[in-house]
Amino acid sequence: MESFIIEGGRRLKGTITPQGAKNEALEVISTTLLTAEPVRIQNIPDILDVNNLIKLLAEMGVNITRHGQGDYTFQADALNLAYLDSTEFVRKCSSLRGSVLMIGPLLGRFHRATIAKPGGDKIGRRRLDTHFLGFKSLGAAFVKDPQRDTYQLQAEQLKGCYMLLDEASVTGTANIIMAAVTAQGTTTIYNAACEPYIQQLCRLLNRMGAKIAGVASNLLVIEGVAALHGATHTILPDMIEVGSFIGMAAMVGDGVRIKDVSISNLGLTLNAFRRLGVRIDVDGDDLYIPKQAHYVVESFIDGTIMTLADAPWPGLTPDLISVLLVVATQARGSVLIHQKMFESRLFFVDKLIDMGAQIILCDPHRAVVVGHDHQLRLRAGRMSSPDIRAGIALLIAAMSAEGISRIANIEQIDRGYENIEQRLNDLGASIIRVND
Ligand SMILES: CC(=O)N[C@H]1[C@@H](OP(=O)(O)OP(=O)(O)OC[C@H]2O[C@@H](n3ccc(=O)[nH]c3=O)[C@H](O)[C@@H]2O)O[C@H](CO)[C@@H](O)[C@@H]1O
Ligand SMILES: C=C(OP(=O)(O)O)C(=O)O
Repeated sequence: MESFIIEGGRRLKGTITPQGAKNEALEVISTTLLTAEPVRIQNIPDILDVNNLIKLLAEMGVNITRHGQGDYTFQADALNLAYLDSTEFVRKCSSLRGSVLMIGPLLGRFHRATIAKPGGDKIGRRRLDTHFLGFKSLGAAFVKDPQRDTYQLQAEQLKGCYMLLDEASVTGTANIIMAAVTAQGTTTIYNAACEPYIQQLCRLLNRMGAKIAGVASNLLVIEGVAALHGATHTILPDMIEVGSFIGMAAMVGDGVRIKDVSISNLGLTLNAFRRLGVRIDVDGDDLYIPKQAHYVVESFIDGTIMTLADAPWPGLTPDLISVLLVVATQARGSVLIHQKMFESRLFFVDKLIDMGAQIILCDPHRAVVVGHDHQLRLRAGRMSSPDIRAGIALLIAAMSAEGISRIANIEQIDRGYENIEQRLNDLGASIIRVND
């Protein structure tokens, strides 16, 4: 186990480039299981979750060649399907949420899949009903094996159909798409999730020979094809990392440029920070966040208190709510932060309250933040990172605080942020990784 020791009060200045998107990487890497031909993927982030998925694929028999930083070819031409029944496989899947994304491709290509209860953030209940209902609609049978805590899925031939998803689940939609591309006939998915991660997955699949129409909308029409072939793909910048850097630049920046962010794929991210009063200049495909002595929270047009709430895409992503909340602690004004999707993602605010932030946790989903307007700095503290996004939010809080903080359980941060202490130290932060 490792911790970060952070000296607060250091100002960040300079240029930082976002890594490739974690959630897209997990999808497109899983999709390489759908063909025996090579699939080359570039801009893969060097982060724990992705590296664990790559290791898992290698153990399943996928031939993996690394050409350079973030540049890999995957060839699933000799899979060891027996490994999927092993206890080792089940144990590894349960430490990695992304492992759930292998079910769709395995079911699509090999007509069976064993899947363990996946790991990932402990941010409330994370049901998989949408995935399973989708597979069931395509004709798969599934049984739970309570002793091994696994699900077995089987289908002789998946058959296309119309389905209206019970919720726009991101990984659920990805999984159903990956199962449906080689199903017999046409599959129509309504209420499909349509994050850039899903759009990119569909674009790669179409390059592999799939026939998916409606990309970027919540109505996808997939005409099944007999088989897929190899292709190449480049992962988009991680919009959550971009948002996290905007948050840092607002709280402790002396002028930070975020390079090559793919602005057209950021959705409401810039809008949300601007509503907190953060100034963001757009320069080509870069963002520049100047030093700001104050940032003032907007009110709604009718004069009522600002609310920032997550929603399925193209709504505000839930993965930036924790960062927005910490930025609000130093704004001028008050804001209601409403995390609608997850049940326990806001509990980390008790740590910010210990550091001196003015926050009222109204219930598990809603927190009112009354900003200090930089009149009062947060106090350094000792804390532990409960999940990936709370982890980065606490890191931002610690960078802004007076004194030396310690954050334990930084494995949570490493799940999604590549070499984060080095990249931030290059901008002027003081973050040291230590063994516990
Ligand atoms: C590996 C990966 O890609 N993880 C992302 C993916 O997780 P994941 O795909 O697991 O998340 P889902 O989209 O399935 O659902 C997330 C949560 O939101 C709820 N929900 C979802 C849709 C909806 O219309 N209404 C609703 O309330 C679900 O019940 C669940 O509690 O999407 C989440 C939601 O953007 C992100 O936080 C995760 O970073
Ligand atoms: C919730 C997240 O990740 P995961 O779905 O992998 O747990 C996240 O990236 O914020």
